[in-house]
Amino acid sequence: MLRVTCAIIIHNEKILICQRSNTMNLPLKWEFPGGKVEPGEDETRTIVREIKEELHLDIEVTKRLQPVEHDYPAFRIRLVPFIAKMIGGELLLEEHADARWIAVNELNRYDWAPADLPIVEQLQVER
Ligand SMILES: Nc1nc2c([nH]c(=O)n2[C@@H]2O[C@H](COP(=O)(O)OP(=O)(O)OP(=O)(O)O)[C@@H](O)[C@H]2O)c(=O)[nH]1
Repeated sequence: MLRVTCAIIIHNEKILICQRSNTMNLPLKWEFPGGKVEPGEDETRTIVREIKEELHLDIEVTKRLQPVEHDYPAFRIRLVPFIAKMIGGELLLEEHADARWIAVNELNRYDWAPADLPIVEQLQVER
């Protein structure tokens, strides 16, 4: 099972969402940015590292949400979401096609990676 972390980054009451590029798998799907946990790596460490590498942002994790397990045709994923706040850096996209700061009530307008849908639902219930 592929272990992946993702971050719901909050800044000025908006959430950062990212669109996968057309060269990534799940092309052009929207996701919460993050990436794979490396062997022996702590998940919190993973998410901080991935956000810096992919977006040039510094984050501080404030909460870990319930992990989601999802079966894609070719692999199974365990996606661990973290709520985080932006504490520094300037957004620069290294891999993604697009990124937007949106309000919680706009989450529904996007074509999400299937594994993210339970997280999107959870966020709408909580806020
Ligand atoms: N980062 C991220 N990956 C997700 C999400 N939802 C989801 O299904 N995935 C899947 O999880 C896997 C992790 O991919 P990734 O490409 O972001 O990871 P990475 O940066 O460590 O990969 P790489 O270094 O091999 O490029 C991909 O298969 C991706 O499609 C999500 O919200 N965020």
